[in-house]
Amino acid sequence: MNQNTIIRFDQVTHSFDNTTVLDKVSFEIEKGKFYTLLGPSGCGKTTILRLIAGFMEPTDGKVYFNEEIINHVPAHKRQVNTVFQDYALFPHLNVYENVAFGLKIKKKKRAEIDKKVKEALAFVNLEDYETREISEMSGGQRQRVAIARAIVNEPEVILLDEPLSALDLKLRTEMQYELKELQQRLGITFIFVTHDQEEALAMSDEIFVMDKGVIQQSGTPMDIYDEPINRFVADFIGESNITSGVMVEDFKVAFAGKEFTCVDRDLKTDEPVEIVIRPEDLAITEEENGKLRVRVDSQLFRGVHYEICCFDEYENEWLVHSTKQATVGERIGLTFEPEAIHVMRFNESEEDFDKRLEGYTESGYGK
Ligand SMILES: Nc1ncnc2c1ncn2[C@@H]1O[C@H](COP(=O)(O)OP(=O)(O)OP(=O)(O)O)[C@@H](O)[C@H]1O
Repeated sequence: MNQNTIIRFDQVTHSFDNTTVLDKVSFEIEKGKFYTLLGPSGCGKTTILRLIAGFMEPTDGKVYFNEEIINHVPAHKRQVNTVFQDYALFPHLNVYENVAFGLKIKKKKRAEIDKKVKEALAFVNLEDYETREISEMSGGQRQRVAIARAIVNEPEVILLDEPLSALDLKLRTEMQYELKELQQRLGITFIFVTHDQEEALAMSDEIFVMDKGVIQQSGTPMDIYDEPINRFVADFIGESNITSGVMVEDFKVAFAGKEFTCVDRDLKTDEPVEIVIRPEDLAITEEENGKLRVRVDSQLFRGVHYEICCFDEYENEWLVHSTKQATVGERIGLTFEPEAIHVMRFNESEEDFDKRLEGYTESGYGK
């Protein structure tokens, strides 16, 4: 266990009516970092938050807080506060009263409440809004009230369950910056839930990518983007070209009817693998100079780049992000570096995957 660990899940399983929604999940959360649980609807993200908050107990396994088992500790005794998707503010109370509510329940002295509420509102830049009604606040402002209400209790961890999903795109992006900056200023642990991969990449120190009640991969946004462990993660995080291949020998892999130099080794000869190449790692060249020869099928202008959809002679689709324009129907070549080929084994555990990549880095190959 790491010295900075504040929350730890050890083989935590949770079932509703004999349906397992979390399956032997283990992870560690360190103090002061911004974590994101990312995954499709129903994968178990909110269940993890509820187990941390103490709204329910796991069916099996252990939940630790500062290395003490807290499976049976009730929610109000945990150093954790939650910001809900709909903020759960009290519409009949004004801003000040909403933020003060928890402290009043705890029977704190009036002067102490006043000092803490004012500090919390100042922290989220709402010091001039004390007497405003909630109905008179915008979506972004309500969000900040909800955060002030969480931080006024001085928790060690704040849980945020899709708190930006009700906001329009522009405000959402602004709030992403704001939340990240707030977390850094507060220096406390944030655990944020989203199914939006761009949001997760932009905000997090660490991401846990989840599917079907299991953490598929955990790591920094760059690690996960650059080295997805499997097809699910590659597909979920960013846009990817994913195709089947076969390992020929160390540093050589076959796909799309050809052999290519790669940086991967220590796989079995003739092992079936999956290949990922990111669209921005494919460069356009003359057809005869291409490692892949393709026909341009369609093209979209995306502002910073063109998104070009191509097909090779085996009808594999290749998506290219390029600042160069192509012509629909034209035949072009695609090139890429050996490092751009990500070789993924079927059913490789995160531990084995990390060990394999570490080996490449140590020997000078890979990242
Ligand atoms: N109280 C409950 N009773 C029965 N099943 C439940 C209950 N709460 C959640 N589930 C089921 O558990 C699974 C995981 O739910 P959870 O809310 O953790 O998913 P999620 O990843 O947060 O999804 P979303 O992004 O849609 O909120 C889902 O299949 C859900 O239907």
